[in-house]
Amino acid sequence: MAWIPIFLNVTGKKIFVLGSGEVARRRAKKFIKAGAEVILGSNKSLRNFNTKPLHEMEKWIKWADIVIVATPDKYLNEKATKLAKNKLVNRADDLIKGNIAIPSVFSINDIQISIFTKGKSPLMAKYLKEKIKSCINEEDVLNVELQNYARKKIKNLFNDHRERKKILYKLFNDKKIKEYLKDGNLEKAKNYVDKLLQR
Ligand SMILES: C[C@@]1(CC(=O)O)C2=NC(=C\c3[nH]c(c(CCC(=O)O)c3CC(=O)O)Cc3[nH]c(c(CC(=O)O)c3CCC(=O)O)/C=C3\N/C(=C\2)[C@@H](CCC(=O)O)[C@]3(C)CC(=O)O)/[C@H]1CCC(=O)O
Ligand SMILES: NC(=O)c1ccc[n+]([C@@H]2O[C@H](COP(=O)([O-])OP(=O)(O)OC[C@H]3O[C@@H](n4cnc5c(N)ncnc54)[C@H](O)[C@@H]3O)[C@@H](O)[C@H]2O)c1
Repeated sequence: MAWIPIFLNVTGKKIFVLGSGEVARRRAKKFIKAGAEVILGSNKSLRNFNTKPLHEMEKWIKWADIVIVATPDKYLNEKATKLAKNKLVNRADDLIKGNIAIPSVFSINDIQISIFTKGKSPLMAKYLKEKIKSCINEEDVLNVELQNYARKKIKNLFNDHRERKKILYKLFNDKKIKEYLKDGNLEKAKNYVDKLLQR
C-alpha cells in the first residue's frame, strides 16, 4: 500500500499553492485555517490571499515545506513538481505525480475522519463522508472525552502501560458508564470513574 494516512500539524508550516482557481483557493483556505503560512503563486492577485507572481515560483517553492500544485496547466504543474524535488507535493490534477493527497474530511469535536479513494472518486469520498458521519453519535463523542479524562488520571496512578490499557478497556465496557453517556451525563460518568479508581 503506497498511501498511508497521517495527521500533520501544519501550524507555522510554509505552504506554496500554485494556482488561483477554485481548487487552489479551497486548498489555501484549508491550510490557512489550520495555522499554516500560505503563499499563492499566480499572476492574478487575489483579495484575502498572499499572492506572488509566477516568475518568482522557484524562489517560493524553495521557501516552502509543502507544495500544492493546482492549475489546469499541465506544463506549469510539471515544472513546479520538478522544482519541488523531494519536498512534499500535492497534485490536484494528477495524484500519483505527487506524494500527498488531500482527503475528504469531517470533524465532530476532536474526532477527525478522513476518507480517501486513492484518486478513484472524489465524489464518492464526499458522499461516504455523509454516510459515515451519521454513524457517530453523541455517546461516542462523550466517550472520547471520558477516555481522555481517565487516561490522564491513570497516567499518574499506574506505571505499566499494559495495566493502563486494561483499565481503559474496562471503563469502555462498563455498563454504568455506557448508561451515563447515553443520557448525556459526562460529569456523572467522570465521578463514577473517580470512585472506581479510588478503590
Ligand atoms: C476530497 C476532496 C478534498 C478537496 O479537494 O478539498 C477532493 N476532491 C473533492 C471534490 C471533488 N473533486 C472533483 C469532483 C468532481 C467529481 C469527481 O470527479 O469525482 C469533486 C466533487 C465535488 O466538487 O462536488 C474532481 C477532481 N478531483 C481530482 C481530480 C483530478 C483527477 O482525478 O484527475 C478531479 C477531476 C477534475 C476534472 O474532471 O478535470 C483529484 C483529487 N481530488 C481529491 C480530493 C484528491 C483525491 C481524493 C480521493 O481520492 O478520495 C485528488 C486526487 C487530489 C488531491 O489529493 O488533492 C473534495 C471533496 C470535499 C468534500 O469532502 O466536501
Ligand atoms: N482536487 C480536486 O478536488 C479537483 C477538483 C476539480 C478539479 N481539479 C483539478 O485541479 C486543477 C484546477 O482546477 P480548478 O477548478 O481550480 O480550475 P479553475 O478553472 O477554477 O482555475 C484555473 C485557475 O488556474 C489559473 N491558471 C490557469 N492557467 C494558468 C497558468 N498557465 N499559469 C498560472 N495560472 C494559471 C487561472 O488563473 C485560473 O484562475 C485542474 O487540473 C482540475 O482538473 C481538482
